[in-house]
Amino acid sequence: MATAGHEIGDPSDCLRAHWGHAEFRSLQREAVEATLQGRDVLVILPTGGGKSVTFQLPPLVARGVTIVITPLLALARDQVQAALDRGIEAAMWAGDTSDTARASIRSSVLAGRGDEGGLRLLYTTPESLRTPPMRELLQAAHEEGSLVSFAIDEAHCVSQWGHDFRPAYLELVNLRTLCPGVPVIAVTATATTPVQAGIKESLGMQDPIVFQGSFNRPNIQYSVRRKEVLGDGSREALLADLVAWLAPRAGQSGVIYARTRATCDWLAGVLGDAGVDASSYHAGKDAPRRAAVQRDWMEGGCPVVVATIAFGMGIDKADVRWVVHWEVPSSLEGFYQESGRAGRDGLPCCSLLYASDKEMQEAARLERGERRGAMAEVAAIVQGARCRRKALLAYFGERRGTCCTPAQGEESCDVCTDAQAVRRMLGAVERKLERTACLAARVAAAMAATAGGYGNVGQTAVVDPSGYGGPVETTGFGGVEQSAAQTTDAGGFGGGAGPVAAEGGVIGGVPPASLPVSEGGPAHDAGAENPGLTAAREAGVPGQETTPATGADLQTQPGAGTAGGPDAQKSKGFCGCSVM
Ligand SMILES: Nc1ncnc2c1ncn2[C@@H]1O[C@H](COP(=O)(O)OP(=O)(O)OP(=O)(O)O)[C@@H](O)[C@H]1O
Repeated sequence: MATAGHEIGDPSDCLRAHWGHAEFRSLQREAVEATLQGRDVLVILPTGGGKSVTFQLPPLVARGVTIVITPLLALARDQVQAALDRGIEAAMWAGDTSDTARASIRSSVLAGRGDEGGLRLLYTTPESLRTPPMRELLQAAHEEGSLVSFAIDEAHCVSQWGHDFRPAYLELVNLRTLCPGVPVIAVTATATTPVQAGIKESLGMQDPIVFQGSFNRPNIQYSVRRKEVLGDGSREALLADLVAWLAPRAGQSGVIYARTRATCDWLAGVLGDAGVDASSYHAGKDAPRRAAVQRDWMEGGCPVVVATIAFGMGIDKADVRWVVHWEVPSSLEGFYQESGRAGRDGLPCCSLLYASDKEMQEAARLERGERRGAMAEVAAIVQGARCRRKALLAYFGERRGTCCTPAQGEESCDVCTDAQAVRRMLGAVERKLERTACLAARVAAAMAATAGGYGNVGQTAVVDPSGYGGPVETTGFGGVEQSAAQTTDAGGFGGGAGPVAAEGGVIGGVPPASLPVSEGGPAHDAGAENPGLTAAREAGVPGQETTPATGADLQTQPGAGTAGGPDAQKSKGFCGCSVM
């Protein structure tokens, strides 16, 4: 049953009555009207751009129900509560929804279009959507004419997760045959052209109207710091740098993103010791603890959260003044989403990214499938001295001639503020990496000459043939356990096993285009973390527990970025010095 022509209320009145907003933001009204006309719609607005209104408002106007499909139950719960707080009838249907609650939802949904007190928003997950009771409800609701639209929130998950580990996302296309004529509205803050195409195809969207705002977040000041040249590069030096950066921001609300749970716990602890009030948040903590941390942060009790990517999706806190990436993010989409949690109120805010070549190389080595190449894109921004804003926008397909333009209200990135300083930093990184590579290569060559060959793990030298991230280590300088631990460890700083091991993962400044994809081979892959699964586990997606790579996994596998031969080493040519 088509929904076109069922407008009852006035969109502006609904916006005022339920949100208290006087006017629509850019593209909101257009998206609402297109949905009400029965068109499929893809909304791409930046983080904090006001996407929720685009799919929450149509059922209010048409007095029917919109089925909202979200990736996370926690996100759905928050949004249901937020909707109820705005006086919008909303409910959630999940695996643990009681029979009584389901019966109540059912009668409310089947009350039909136009019912004053009917349900307006029914939140669910792709997995719940394919269960027989839900399918039966959808069919009945469709026959009653109650369905206004299907909304796919965080729609980039369709293409990012659907093929990876949440096949239920790929079954969303079946809604088109189950409920023909009901429009689909897909919303996301990040969608490159291929991702857009993937969303449209996976959802079976028919001639969709795409409403795409600019990805630019003018109020964010972007900057990058290279770990290799912060003090002596030690963990203490990095911590001191962070603490100094935070000092003038004391009391401001902020988020520090780290890659592992252990890092979150450690960093929150040492920041506390340094007088920074910080809490750790990740999927390893139980739900009440996570809820308490989030609540405390939302209410301003504890201003700083150190978190994995489990924290943030759907959190609507307007006054986050800064976001720090303590370790390099796994993709530019991720970086954009995470840094975009700052400054939703439109006021000036900061994004600070700490990164090293070693981290990027290690992360690249774990990439597989469609994720291959994501780290090279991150590296292109981190390793370059181009306006960060311009580079980030270019990634999303927005070409602009100008760099950060303060005259138009844009915050200046570090490059636009002081390009010379950034170039000096990059030059220092390059020199340091060259020195390290020379030293590593010389030690390896010397060890090989002594023992008569390479690749004999545990006896002589261990040289990563890829030249990427596999620490050049020798017996007596730390051993393979050390290098394996570094791929998943708490700090990603090398662990300081010895003069070579401490910096051994960095073998020359790798130009962005040459950043590797996984070169470890199947044995390595089997033990390595799938970034998608890691994301799912952190995000609390049910049934996505995996066993992280362990030192033993990598240690015992040939081809795990450790053993290699002189030919492989020769072909890569670590640095300018002649060692072979
Ligand atoms: N028309 C409007 N006028 C003023 N404020 C608005 C308007 N629309 C939305 N907002 C506010 O903007 C903020 C962000 O809205 P919303 O949560 O929908 O963003 P979003 O695009 O879903 O962001 P994210 O992708 O980060 O979740 C909210 O505080 C919301 O109340």
